[in-house]
Amino acid sequence: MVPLPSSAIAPAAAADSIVIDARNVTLALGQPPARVEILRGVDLQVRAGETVALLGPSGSGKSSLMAVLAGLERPSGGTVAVAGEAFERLDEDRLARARRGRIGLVLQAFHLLPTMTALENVAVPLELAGVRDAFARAEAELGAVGLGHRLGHYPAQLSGGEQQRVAIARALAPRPILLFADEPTGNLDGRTGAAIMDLLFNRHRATGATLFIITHDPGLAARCGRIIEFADGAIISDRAAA
Ligand SMILES: Nc1ncnc2c1ncn2[C@@H]1O[C@H](COP(=O)(O)OP(=O)(O)OP(=O)(O)O)[C@@H](O)[C@H]1O
Repeated sequence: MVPLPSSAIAPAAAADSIVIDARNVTLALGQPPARVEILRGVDLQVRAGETVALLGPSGSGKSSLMAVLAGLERPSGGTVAVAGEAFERLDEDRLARARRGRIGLVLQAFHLLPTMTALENVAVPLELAGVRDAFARAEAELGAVGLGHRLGHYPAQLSGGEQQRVAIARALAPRPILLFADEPTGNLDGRTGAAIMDLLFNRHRATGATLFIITHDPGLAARCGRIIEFADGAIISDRAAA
């Protein structure tokens, strides 16, 4: 494979800049009569370095909003820009390139590749993004999440909490400016979940990445600087945490 130049990895966004700029975003999926209005005119601006919790009932559209903001789903209407890059102007290839290195994702199910070791799970996407020192960087990132002694383990040989640590290392290794986490502790027991959240906030402080977390946990939301409540496809409140 021909490595891409390392400029394929986006630089960190300047402090104080708008990282997420969503305007009047709508999303409707399915065909009539089963068509569902999932997002109903969402306006949202998030600044670099913010920590945002998105709370809301099951089915209110939180994951769908995240998918649109992360460029994984095209909205039916409205616009989304991340770090000034307007998604609607990009074809699929350019959108994938814009996401790569800029946006990290941590999901409830860890989505590690079972045939790759922890180290390979982190290093291979970096290699694909053209990072020259992919394995060294992956090793450092796994060390930072406390897994320096598990590099050669396969996902099946790791606990749930350890697998989530690998997923966090994988998401942060490209040094994204924006990290989305969709119920990242949903599959973990309380104590492990709390340790994973400590880790996410520590890594946020270390890297300056903007953190956008979907959660059902008000305690976790209270750790974020900003709490957005969502219901029926729309923002119903948006406030600084107490
Ligand atoms: N591809 C699709 N086609 C039709 N409807 C969909 C599709 N994907 C999601 N939905 C519907 O959109 C609504 C919002 O789903 P979404 O997963 O975004 O909610 P959520 O708030 O993240 O829920 P949860 O907290 O349970 O994960 C749900 O009613 C869901 O059934």
